[in-house]
Amino acid sequence: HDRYEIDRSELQMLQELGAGVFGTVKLALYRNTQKVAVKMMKEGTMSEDDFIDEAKTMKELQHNNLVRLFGVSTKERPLYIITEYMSQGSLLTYLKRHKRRLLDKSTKLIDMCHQVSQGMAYLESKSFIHRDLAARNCLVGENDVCKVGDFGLARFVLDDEYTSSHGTKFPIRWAPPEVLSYTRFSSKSDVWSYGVLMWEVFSGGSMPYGQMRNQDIVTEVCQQNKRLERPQKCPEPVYDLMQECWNRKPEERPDFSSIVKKVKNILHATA
Ligand SMILES: COc1cc2c(cc1NS(C)(=O)=O)=CC1=C(NCc3c(C)cccc3C)N=NC=21
Repeated sequence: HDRYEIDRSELQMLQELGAGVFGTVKLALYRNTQKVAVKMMKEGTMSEDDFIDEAKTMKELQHNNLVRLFGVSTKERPLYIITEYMSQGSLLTYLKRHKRRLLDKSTKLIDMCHQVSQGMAYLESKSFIHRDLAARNCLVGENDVCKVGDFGLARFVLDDEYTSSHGTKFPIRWAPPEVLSYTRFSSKSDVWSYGVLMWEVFSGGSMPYGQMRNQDIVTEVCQQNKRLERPQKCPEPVYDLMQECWNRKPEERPDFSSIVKKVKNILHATA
């Protein structure tokens, strides 16, 4: 790895930020000055080439609403992927922490959805499918900037409890019928997930479909064509857009480039 290879002696590891399937994320100081986030790959969760592939992918995909790759450390184990530091953590924790204040500020919530849609429109333009878009996989930084993170990681997980749509850990609440039935991922399946992310944003980070069991959700969504209800504080135009994202026919869902425009129009109509 070229200019992205970082020598560990230049990193001073600080507190743990979070731990996921793939490993632990820690705050670190780079060259005693710059705050960065370091993901240390847990051995055996994925193949190392695939983990390094994530870094290669992050190198190519650069947009203000995508978490930026800072560097990698591949000469020792465990492997490190280093990104920019997002001071307010995941969008999900942010929504839960600010629920009360936020639910009266629909302009702020629509703006966060707008930022995520711009990051996703960029991925769509690069024909890159995220596969696991959800509030937990977005991050919030200074001035409430919102960025999509962990893109494309879902492909590499060795634990097929994650990858198979019948796996116990598969994120079925964010998946459309064609993914639940035939694991057919596309940018239009990302659009479905984006609709659920909008629902999360306007529900203060609630769990979609609440305490329902996964199997009942799959039956309701695929066979009875049922959908999530409008969150209490969600403006009608926003809920209309969510429902467009949940069209059972992928080709009838809007693409992200038109979602960016639709959300922008709602933002200007409500601001
Ligand atoms: C402040 O709190 C946090 C801050 C961050 C954070 C989690 C928290 N806390 S929490 C769990 O939400 O409560 C994860 C990151 C991150 N990058 C993650 C990343 C790396 C390192 C490698 C490849 C892909 C990605 C997305 N940049 N800043 C933060």
